[in-house]
Amino acid sequence: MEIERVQDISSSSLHTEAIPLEFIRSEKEQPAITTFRGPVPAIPVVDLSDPDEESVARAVVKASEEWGIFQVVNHGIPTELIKRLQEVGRTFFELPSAEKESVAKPVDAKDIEGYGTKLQKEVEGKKAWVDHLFHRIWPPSCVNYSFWPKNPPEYREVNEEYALHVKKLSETLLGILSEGLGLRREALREGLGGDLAEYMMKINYYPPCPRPDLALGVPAHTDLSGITLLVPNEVPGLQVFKDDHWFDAEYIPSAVIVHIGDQILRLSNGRYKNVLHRTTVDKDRTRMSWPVFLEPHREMIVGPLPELISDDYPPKYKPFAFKDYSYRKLNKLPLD
Ligand SMILES: O=C(O)CCC(=O)C(=O)O
Ligand SMILES: [Fe+2]
Repeated sequence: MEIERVQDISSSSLHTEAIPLEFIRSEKEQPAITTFRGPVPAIPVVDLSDPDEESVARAVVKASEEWGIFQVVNHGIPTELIKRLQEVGRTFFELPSAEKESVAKPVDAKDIEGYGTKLQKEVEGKKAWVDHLFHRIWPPSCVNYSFWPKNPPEYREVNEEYALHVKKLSETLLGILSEGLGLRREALREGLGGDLAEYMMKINYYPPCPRPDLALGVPAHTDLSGITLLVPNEVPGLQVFKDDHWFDAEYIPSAVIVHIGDQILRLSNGRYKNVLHRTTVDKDRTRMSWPVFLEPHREMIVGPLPELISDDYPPKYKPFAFKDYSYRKLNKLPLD
């Protein structure tokens, strides 16, 4: 079965003003209607090179409690490596279809790895204006190179190098967040399964869209992950929901955007928020983003950390094996 890619729909609709009906969102979701245009509070930005470690830690903890999202600068991932990561990803998506299809997610696969386009229509039967590529990058025992592009040839080397950096930065942030809960530095890392936790790379490819006022890239969601570390290209599009409004995230070159996902919300028994976010698309330019999701292993059971539970602080969430949590969330089955 041939799957229709949004990239091809985009190419064939370039000279029209129209997009297929299934991409047109209801008025409750259309970005032109629902984006807040008044003055907005900026997403917190944390400079990790600040020698005042306590103030860095306070800023990370406060942002995670109040927003569930923040940007980090001077984070230790070389800007040049981020540029190479973006270059190899862009090169892959600009290859002819047949080359991309060679790493496509098999139609009958249960796992998400591979080049793909969301087939399942969402609430109200609407489609998302985005194609993607998923592949695990860490630990080495989970890596399946058959889903990594062979072209460009540097793709593998760059992604392997990026994996080491993203792991280091994630562990630093988890350490700060653990201490922010009054726990040992290792608590959240262990809560996500320690060395068995998996780093899933995703590339989102949002081609130009003739009607960015009506369509959405990724619709509103919170991430399934523990945390997500994302680098976007220079085309704006990430929107965050806060205080009842949708507003645009500022693009800061070389910054890494950190999302608190569902698993840290649950481990922290609600202290840290999982940010609700979505993406818009651009009329003329291709937006791309590279989130890495730090996720528990499928069998890992995640629930509020026992140290945080007492008579005064009863558990707010039920423990679930990550595979069951994911299944229930994706199929919109009850959770708590
Ligand atoms: O493209 C972005 O900035 C966000 C993408 C996203 O939220 C996701 O893939 O989960
Ligand atoms: Fe997301």
